[in-house]
Order: sequence, then structure tokens, then C-alpha cells
Amino acid sequence: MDRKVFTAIGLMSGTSMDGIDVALLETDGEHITRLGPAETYAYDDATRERIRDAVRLAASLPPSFKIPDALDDAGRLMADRHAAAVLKFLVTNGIDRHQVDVIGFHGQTLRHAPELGLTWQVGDAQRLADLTGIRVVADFRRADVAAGGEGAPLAPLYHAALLRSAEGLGQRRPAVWPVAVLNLGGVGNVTWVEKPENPEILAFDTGPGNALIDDWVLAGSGARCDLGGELAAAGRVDDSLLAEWMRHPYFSQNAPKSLDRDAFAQCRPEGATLEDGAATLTAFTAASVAEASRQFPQAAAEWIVCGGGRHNPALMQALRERLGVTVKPVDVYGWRGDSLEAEAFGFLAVRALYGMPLSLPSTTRVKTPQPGGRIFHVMG
Ligand SMILES: Nc1ncnc2c1ncn2[C@@H]1O[C@H](COP(=O)(O)OP(=O)(O)OP(=O)(O)O)[C@@H](O)[C@H]1O
Ligand SMILES: CC(=O)N[C@H]1[C@@H]2OC[C@@H](O2)[C@@H](O)[C@@H]1O[C@H](C)C(=O)O
Repeated sequence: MDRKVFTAIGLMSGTSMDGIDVALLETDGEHITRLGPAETYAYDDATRERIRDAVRLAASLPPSFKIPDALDDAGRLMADRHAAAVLKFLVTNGIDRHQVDVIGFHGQTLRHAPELGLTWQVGDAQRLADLTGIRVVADFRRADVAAGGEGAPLAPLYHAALLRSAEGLGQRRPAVWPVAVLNLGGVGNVTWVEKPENPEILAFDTGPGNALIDDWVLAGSGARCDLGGELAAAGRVDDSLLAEWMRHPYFSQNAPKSLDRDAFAQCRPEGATLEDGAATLTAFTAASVAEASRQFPQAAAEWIVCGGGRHNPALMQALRERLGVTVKPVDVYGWRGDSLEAEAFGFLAVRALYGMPLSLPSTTRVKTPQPGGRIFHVMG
């Protein structure tokens, strides 16, 4: 069946809480036919603090709760910040809003506990549709969790589509397979792809990404991250602490599986110097990725890395040492490693318009391929 190609904007505000990624693409929900511009709009400190407060408040609520007013406010704040980002994006890139068919709005994850039937992304999607004048798809994870899935990760179908679409996009593709696409955001997640033309994929969250490193560095120095991996490079790994953290039950669970941002918050190198703590946490992320590779049906011949963690040379080096195969940033294939997740939610928005699945049993453990997302038409 020939489906119409839609122009979509994807919006991602990830677990690092650093800002909003905006990306435009054209797709029929199966193939990506064009990648448009992509931008990141950093949050100001006050917005970042309000998000952190909302995450803390959400974490403190009992399993069955009524959404406090403060979190309704967070939903409006997210809609306003995302609307401003979209409007700026359109102006900067000379795009008329009528050229955009749909926005995929992930929202800010406040809490993710699929075992309680809960995955919570905050963001008033109706308000975003009205402020931008563009139809919005949001609430991507809810249907999957309601159907017994993990609700995450959802980018894997996009990773597979990108590998499939490489030729049409004029991109190179890995020469050896299987390939593992690793996203190092606040949390890490991986998509194992057997071959580009083969729909068999396996996906799951690997463990910590950058969030533990960021939180440690913020508490110890006030800096937002271990820029350039310099602290980790100057520190020494505490192997016994690392071994203790690797005994966390998450690592022996079978994939697919997913994580809340703060699932490993108790893994703190208390008493260590800033450098040694950063080195140990960086090794923890790399070790958890290496552990993840044991779940693959067949070893990955190459790892390609997206997300902010690929900008950290100490982390990339630790990954190379522990994986023992080629590890490259996705950018070498012409992918945009900082906007891949935003692109993914643009892609998934189009799939939602078509009622196509957003997840599979092998990506979220859901029983059958699962459609999802909720459509918000412009009213105001
Ligand atoms: N130059 C750099 N040096 C070290 N770390 C960096 C650098 N640039 C980005 N990072 C790390 O990447 C993080 C941001 O990553 P990214 O934007 O992929 O996260 P996210 O999309 O919010 O997370 P998630 O994928 O979990 O939703 C920063 O918080 C920081 O830890
Ligand atoms: C619940 C939630 O927001 N999960 C995020 C988070 O950040 C990385 C990892 O944990 C992944 O599972 C997911 O994001 C990406 C975009 C995904 O769904 O593929």
C-alpha cells in the first residue's frame, strides 16, 4: 500500500533535562524520505529546576494518586516551552507552519514504573496544538504499558527504519552486521538489528547513561556534566564498588526491559574524589552496556552511538575497551546523533496517524505489535 508522505516535527525533552530537541523529517511511517533541519533549545536554569522539582514530586507520590496542581502547572510550562521552541524553529528555518502535518510531542518523563502500570510524561498537548496551530500526537507510551508492555524504549522502530532508508537518504550504512544502536542519554538504551532488510530487532534499556555522572558532577562542582570526560579521565575506577553495582538485579533480568531515570540513584561513590567518582560512574555505564550485549541473539559486529554520551571521550573509550569491537558515533553514517530521538517521535507521530504499531514484543515485551499515541487537533 502506498501511504502519503507526511512532514513531521519531533520534539524530545529527555531524562537529562537539558533542553528541547526539535527535528523535522518526511516519512510515510515506514521509510524516511527526507531529513530536514534539527535544532536544540537549552532550558534556562529556572525551567530546569522546575522540571527537577516536578520529577522529585512525582517520585514521592504513592502508587495511586491524584495529580497535584503543581504538576498541572508543569504540563502547561512544558507546552509553553515546546511551543516557543517550535515557533523559533519554524522562523529560523523559513518553514511555514502549514507545511507541517503533525508534531510528535514526547513530553517530560516524570516517572516510569511499568510494573505499576504507570509511565508518566507531562506536557499539555492540546495547548501545544493551539499555540502552534499544528496537530499534535502525544502520550506515546501509555497504550503499550496498558497492554502489559514496558512503554520504553520506543526509538527502536526508528533506528531500524533509518538503517532501512539509508540508501534513499544518500547515507552510508554499516558494512558488518548485526549492528547495535546505542543511545546514551540520561539512561542508556540499545537496539540490536540483525540486518537492515530484516525486521528482527531486540531493544531494551541497558542501565545508566549520563544521569548518574551528571548528578555526581553537579553535586560536587556545580557543573552540568563531565565536559569532555575530563574528570573521569583524571580519576581511578573503584573496581570493588563497580562490581557491587553490577550485582544490581536489573542486569540479570531478561530483555526487553526498561528503567526509570533514577533506578540506579543509590549507586553513588560516596566519599570518593570528584575525579574518581566520575571515573567509576563512567565505567559503570560502559560495564552495563557490555553486560547488555550478553542478551543479544548474536554478537553485534559494530556499535553505533547516539545521544549526548557520545560527546564524552572517556565514556567512548571505556565502551571500546569493554566491547572489544568497533564503536563509532552515528554521525559517521550521516545520522544526527543529537536529534535522533526527536526525529524518532516525529516518525512515531506519523505511524500513530496511520494506526501503525509503535512497539513490538521484542522492543517492549508487549504481547502483540502495539499502536499508540493520542491525536490532538487544533481547537483554539
Ligand atoms: N561535551 C560533552 N562532554 C561530556 N558529556 C556530554 C557532552 N555533551 C553532552 N554530554 C552528556 O549528554 C547528556 C545529554 O544527553 P542527551 O541529550 O542525549 O540526553 P536526553 O535526550 O535528555 O536523555 P534520554 O535519551 O535519556 O531521554 C548531558 O547531560 C551530558 O551528560
Ligand atoms: C520512560 C522514558 O522516558 N524513557 C526514556 C529514557 O531515556 C532513554 C531510555 O530511558 C528510553 O527508554 C526512553 O527514551 C527513548 C527516547 C526511547 O523511548 O527510545
